Amino acid sequence: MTYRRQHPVLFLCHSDNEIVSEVSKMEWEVRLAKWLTRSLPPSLMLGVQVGVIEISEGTNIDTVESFVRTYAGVFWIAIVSQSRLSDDAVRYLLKNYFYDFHTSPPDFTRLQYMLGHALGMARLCNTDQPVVALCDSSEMILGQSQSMHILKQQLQKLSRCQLPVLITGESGTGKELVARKLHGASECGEGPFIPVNCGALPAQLVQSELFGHEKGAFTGATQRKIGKIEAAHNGSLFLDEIGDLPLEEQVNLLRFLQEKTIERVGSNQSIHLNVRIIAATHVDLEAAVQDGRFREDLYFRLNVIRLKIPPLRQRGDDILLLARKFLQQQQQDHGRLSFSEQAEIAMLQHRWPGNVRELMNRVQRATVMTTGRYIQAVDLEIESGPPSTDGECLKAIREVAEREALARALDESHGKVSSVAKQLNISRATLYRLLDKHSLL
Ligand SMILES: Nc1ncnc2c1ncn2[C@@H]1O[C@H](COP(=O)(O)OP(=O)(O)OP(=O)(O)O)[C@@H](O)[C@H]1O
Repeated sequence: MTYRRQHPVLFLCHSDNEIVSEVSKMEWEVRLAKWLTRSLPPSLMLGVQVGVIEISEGTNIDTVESFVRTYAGVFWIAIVSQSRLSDDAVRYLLKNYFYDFHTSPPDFTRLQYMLGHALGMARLCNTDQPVVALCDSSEMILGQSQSMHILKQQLQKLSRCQLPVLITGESGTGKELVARKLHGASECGEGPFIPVNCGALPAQLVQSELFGHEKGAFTGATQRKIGKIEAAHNGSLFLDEIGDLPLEEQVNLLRFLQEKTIERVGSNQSIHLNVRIIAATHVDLEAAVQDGRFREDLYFRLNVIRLKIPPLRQRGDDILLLARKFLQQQQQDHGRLSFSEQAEIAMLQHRWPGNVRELMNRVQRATVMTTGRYIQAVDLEIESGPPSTDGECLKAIREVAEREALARALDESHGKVSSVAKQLNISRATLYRLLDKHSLL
């Protein structure tokens, strides 16, 4: 009984009928929704692995189909009136999207058994992923530098369209965070956000992971599996490390982008999907295209709009802003700490190859390791003191100075390119090249 109470079951019923009054007595955590909006409030769907949908005379089948596809990871059970069972559209829907069905009026003891089986299967199949990957929009993109300001403006504009976006940037710069924000702010923000790490997909299972499979499609396919693309219906699919997608799968993904349909492995039935694609890479995709490791046609499809996230070392004072924020987040456990001046200088001079993730980790470690009230550079395990003057460092200093001069001039001239070019005594063409290089465009 307690086990069942821990597992919410969503019931979508027409109001004021017998089912509504009976399910409220059930020994499950019953979440009741009255029929039917395309997406329900995220709080209602949170943790739901099994759901029941009533399909009676007046139920619009297209609405049901769109709904169950939006929440494709849920194991759905239908309660269907006898008369609707002869309807081809209903039969197709039950066959393709439902775990089981029950004719109405339901026998509630039998329904309880069905729910138990469905929950067992859902838990087996979904151990590796949340059923509905809700987008955590509470996490803020921190940063006040010019480049982050521009990035936030771009995100706002992009949230109004559904075009594919390619996010580039070094590892740990915040590509996934930006993708989640983009999804959360867009029209499909209440739909699922499904992240896929293309580099971590097991080679033999890539196609089934992305496109799903039917029961019996290959040895070991004991149940139908909904793929990641289908799970992202009416939401966003985040293809992280897209450069690592094997060439054969690139063809299949391209076909999906062109036709907006997929076929599960072992089926020849096309399923039309509405999915926004956000891809990310930390490698140079153009070089991968040149080397024949990435299809050019797919590259053009994905690269409709590009967001460049600058490395942390180019964000000036944002380094300290982020470090203080991360320290503050640790404070509940470690009392009132702050950074010494020498630690702050060291952070500003460090090259941050692991970017924001590295900063977060170093601050976490320092809060544990420090012995005093002030965190020192040594607690962060980074070198302090004046920057060395080897060639690499001199180059870095030049880069930072160049970027700062550009950002300052942009600020002073309120982004007017002709004034900036005049102020810095460079041509407009050179200015555009430098703005692009420093991700200030
Ligand atoms: N501007 C930011 N403000 C607050 N937190 C940030 C910011 N940028 C990144 N982070 C945090 O840093 C961590 C790393 O970010 P994220 O995973 O989005 O990076 P990534 O570029 O996708 O990394 P990878 O290339 O390794 O997949 C996350 O915990 C994220 O929340």
